Amino acid sequence: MSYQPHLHVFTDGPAVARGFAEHLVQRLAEHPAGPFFWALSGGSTPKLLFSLLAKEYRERIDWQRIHFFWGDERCVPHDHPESNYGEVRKLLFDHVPVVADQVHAVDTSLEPAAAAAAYAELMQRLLPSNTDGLPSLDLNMLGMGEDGHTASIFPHNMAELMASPAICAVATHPSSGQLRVTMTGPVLNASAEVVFLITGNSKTQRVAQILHREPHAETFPVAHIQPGSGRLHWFLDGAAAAEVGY
Ligand SMILES: O=C(O)[C@H](O)[C@@H](O)[C@H](O)[C@H](O)COP(=O)(O)O
Repeated sequence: MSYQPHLHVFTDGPAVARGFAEHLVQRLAEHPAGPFFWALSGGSTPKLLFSLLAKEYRERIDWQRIHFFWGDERCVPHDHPESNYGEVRKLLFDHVPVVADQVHAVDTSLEPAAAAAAYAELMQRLLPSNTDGLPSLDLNMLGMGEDGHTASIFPHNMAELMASPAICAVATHPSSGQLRVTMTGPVLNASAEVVFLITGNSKTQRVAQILHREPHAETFPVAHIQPGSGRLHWFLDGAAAAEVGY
């Protein structure tokens, strides 16, 4: 399998955040007028980006155009410290003029299976479909865990979620057991563009294994995320890219 993302390597995490912010500005400028559908990732990596956007991009981005989604969400209340939505609200939405009705958080007040079904219905209702009838985001921003997971597609549930006919599914974190709602692999790959933000030396080996297409690279979910459009970008800092070698 040839896995060839467009690589963008920056010195450090803040530079990765700025590089992505400029990429976002460029995508919005290229995108025909009208709504722009952007799925956010959770975890710690994007926090620098959200803070930078709030601090320096308030005027440079037409926030009224953007509809926000989440590639995955923890099944906790929105004010819980582990909530991906809660993090973005604190770091970004409270500081820029987003349109509240265009912030599409997973309804974690529902039972997980019901929350996944409701989110799938919302995505089908709001998003354009690709040729396979799957909802297609303009930009799907993703992270990578040390085990090569992305969104909440982990090695243990990869076979199921990379082939799922569903749009969203309930996933269990392998160590904490925390339940999550996640977009499935086919939906991630239905995006017009996927951008990974990967930083830090804890990801160095995994990044190299996947990019060098080492034999067991295919056991990592990230290695299976490449949109049909071919628009796959990896934004890396020097630490994560330290063993990429090209
Ligand atoms: O809800 C989540 O945790 C994320 O969506 C998850 O897929 C994350 O992107 C990776 O685990 C990387 O997380 P870090 O950025 O914290 O390393």
